[in-house]
Order: sequence, then C-alpha cells, then structure tokens
Amino acid sequence: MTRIAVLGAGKIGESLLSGLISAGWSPGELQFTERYPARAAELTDRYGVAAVEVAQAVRDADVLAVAVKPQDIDPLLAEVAPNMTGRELVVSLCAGLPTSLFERSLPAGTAVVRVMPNTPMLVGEAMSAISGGAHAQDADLKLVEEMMSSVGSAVLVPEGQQDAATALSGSGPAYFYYLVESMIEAGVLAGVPRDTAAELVVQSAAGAAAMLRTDGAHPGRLREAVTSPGGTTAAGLRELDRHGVRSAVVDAVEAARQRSAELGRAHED
Ligand SMILES: NC(=O)C1=CN([C@@H]2O[C@H](COP(=O)(O)OP(=O)(O)OC[C@H]3O[C@@H](n4cnc5c(N)ncnc54)[C@H](OP(=O)(O)O)[C@@H]3O)[C@@H](O)[C@H]2O)C=CC1
Ligand SMILES: O=C(O)[C@@H]1CCC=N1
Repeated sequence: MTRIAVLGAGKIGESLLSGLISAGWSPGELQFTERYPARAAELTDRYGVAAVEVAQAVRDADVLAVAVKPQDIDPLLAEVAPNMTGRELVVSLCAGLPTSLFERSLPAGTAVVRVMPNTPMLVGEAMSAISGGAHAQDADLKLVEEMMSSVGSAVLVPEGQQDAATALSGSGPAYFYYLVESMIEAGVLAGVPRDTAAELVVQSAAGAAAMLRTDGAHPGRLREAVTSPGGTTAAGLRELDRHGVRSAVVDAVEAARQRSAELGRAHED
C-alpha cells in the first residue's frame, strides 16, 4: 500500500484526492493537510479522507503531493523538512517551481518528481507532464506515472519542457473554456436561448475533442473537412484570421510559459 498525503487541498489538491478515489484508491491510503478547519471538515465529509497536521502527514506518508500556490511553498517546506525521514517521495504539482528548489529546501538526497496536471483530473481526464529531479529513481517516476495515469493521461518530459507543458496543458483548459464562453455569448447575441446555445457549443467541443482523439487525426485536416467551399465555416475562419486569433493564441501560450519560468526564478537565491 502506497500512502499519499496531499499538502494543500485547494482546487488541484481536491481534484487529486477525488480523482484517486474514483480510480480506486482507498480513502485509508490518503490524507491531506489544509489550513482552515471548516474546509478540512468539508473534504473529510465528501471523500472520507482524514485531515492531518503537516508533521503527521510527513510521518505517515510514502508520497507527499505538494499542491500549494507557488508563493506558499517556502513556509510549507520549512514545516515539512524537519519531519522527513528521507524515505518520502516528494511530488510537486506547483506551476513553475523547479525540482532544485525542493532539493535545496529538503534533506540532502530527497527524491522529487515534478508534475504539471490540470483540473480535468476531477473527471478522470487529466493531462499530466512528469519530470524527475536529481535524486528521483526510475521506480519513483513509475509510481508517479501510475498515480497520475489513474486520473487521466501522463507523459514523461524533460524538466526543461515543464514551463511549456504548464502553458499548454496546465493552463490549456482555461483557454478552451474561454473559447466556449465566447461562442455561447455569440449564440445569445444571435437570439439563441442561453441553455440551447450552451448545449450546442459544449457538445460541439466534446465532439471535436473525440474526433481529435481518433487514430491519425490531424487538426488541420479535421478543420478542412468542416470548411466547405464558399460556405459558412470559411466565412467564420476568415474573421478569426482577420482578428489575428492564431497569433493571439501563440502569444498567450508564450506569455503563460514565461510566467511559469518567472514563478521559478522568483524562488532563486
Ligand atoms: N488550478 C489549476 O488549474 C492548476 C494548479 N496547479 C498548481 O497547483 C497548486 C495549487 O493550485 P490551486 O489548487 O489552484 O490553488 P488553491 O489556492 O485552490 O489551493 C492551494 C491550497 O493550499 C492551501 N495551503 C497553502 N499553504 C498551506 C500549508 N502551509 N499547509 C496546508 N495547506 C496550505 C491553501 O489554503 P488557503 O486557502 O488557506 O490559502 C489552499 O487550500 C499551485 O502551485 C498551482 O500552480 C497546477 C496545475 C493546474
Ligand atoms: O494559473 C496557474 O498558475 C495554474 C498553473 C496551471 C494552471 N493554473
């Protein structure tokens, strides 16, 4: 039995707890820490998982899954470090923070694995990018891959690609939601009731995602198949091009990548 403690049960920490339970992990194998007692009680009620103090989590767990905001990391690691025995695997889910930051703040030789998940973890559809730190062994990476695969898909990437992965898949769901929201508003503007507009757009997004997942699918060819000569889609796409949407998307992903790198640099000595 691998015991996992989630340190910081906010949006991502709760998604991880919920996803692991749905994937068959028993609540007894899981623990979490949370600052506010009311929030801790709510999560215990919802998932049957025990809320514990950080020191106890470190004592009990094999895996410490760190899910606090990057700005909260230093005080958390200061609390974790003195309680470590050296056998714990530290898994960071924090955007931007390099494994070297954890290695500097924790006892020498601590195995650290960096993961960039995303919120669809809540429905078993996460995309997680995984990288090992200096002391992470193959068995550690395998364990984390197994853990994250139980709540979606997981790929191993070199740590140098983590900021890009954060921009693409960590933040990615927000960009899709933004597009869906915009299309629903356009439907409302065109006089379609909001509920109907939402149904039309959300099912189209789900259908497009399912098509993208089929063998050999290519987004360009799928788009061409929708675009009839002289038709409606070509008229719509011309407006997207006129407004520079493709370059706006490239700039958005690049801004997110740079922000991830900045979050890491903010913690350099
Ligand atoms: N949201 C997302 O889509 C994604 C987020 N991430 C990463 O996950 C991490 C968490 O993000 P998110 O879940 O959105 O943020 P939240 O603010 O929702 O969650 C962070 C939680 O950690 C708690 N916390 C902070 N310090 C401590 C501490 N010392 N001990 C115990 N609990 C503590 C916070 O409590 P309090 O409420 O008191 O502050 C809060 O509940 C971030 O590093 C983020 O970069 C990664 C991928 C996607
Ligand atoms: O916006 C953020 O910083 C976090 C990391 C990836 C998604 N949300």
